Amino acid sequence: MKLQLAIDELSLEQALIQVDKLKQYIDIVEIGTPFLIDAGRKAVEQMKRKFPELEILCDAKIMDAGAYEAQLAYDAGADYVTVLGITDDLTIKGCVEQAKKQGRKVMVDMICVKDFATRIPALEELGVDVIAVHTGADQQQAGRTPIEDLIEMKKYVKKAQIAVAGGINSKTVEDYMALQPDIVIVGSGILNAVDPVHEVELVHRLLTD
Ligand SMILES: O=C([C@H](O)CO)[C@H](O)[C@H](O)COP(=O)(O)O
Repeated sequence: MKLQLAIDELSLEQALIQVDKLKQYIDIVEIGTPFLIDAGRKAVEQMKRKFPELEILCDAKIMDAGAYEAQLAYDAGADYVTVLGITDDLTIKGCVEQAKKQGRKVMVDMICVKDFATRIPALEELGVDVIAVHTGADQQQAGRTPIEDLIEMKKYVKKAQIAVAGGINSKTVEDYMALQPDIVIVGSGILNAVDPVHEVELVHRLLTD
């Protein structure tokens, strides 16, 4: 089970310092959407250059122009790019084709997708690598968590890897682990903790024990 650290609210300078402290406990660094808007593709480039041993995910949440936007992320050094599951199949196909050309991966963010039974087989047919259940920050404010969606998703995924995101922390991570996702994504639970190193250590220990 991989641990993906989602960075959403740090500056590039702060993010590089934090990843340096946390790197031994994480597998994937996510350049989160707000971080990408703030710092641009150089966040992907610098993160990859400084930490070549870690995988980098560019959370571009692509909605259109799949091949071109995925290419921008991969050219900057991203190992994964995200595309929204609710978008058109042609956009997802463009991302997958670009990923195959460059030997990289596509993660589909299922935020706001309602019909998993229909959408998941279609996404697998398109050849995506990872499908992620995601309860967004605004939905979290309304008290939602990704656990029910993860249970639902497990019924339909046959070959893609599964990721889960949305307000997970060291107190809740075991509930998700019980459902055996391939990637657990944690952002604010680690980076907003009083002691991020202690928190990431706890999550890492639980995931690897
Ligand atoms: O994708 C995310 C969100 O939409 C903001 O861009 C987060 O990176 C993801 O939800 C993980 O962060 P936490 O929910 O804080 O763990």
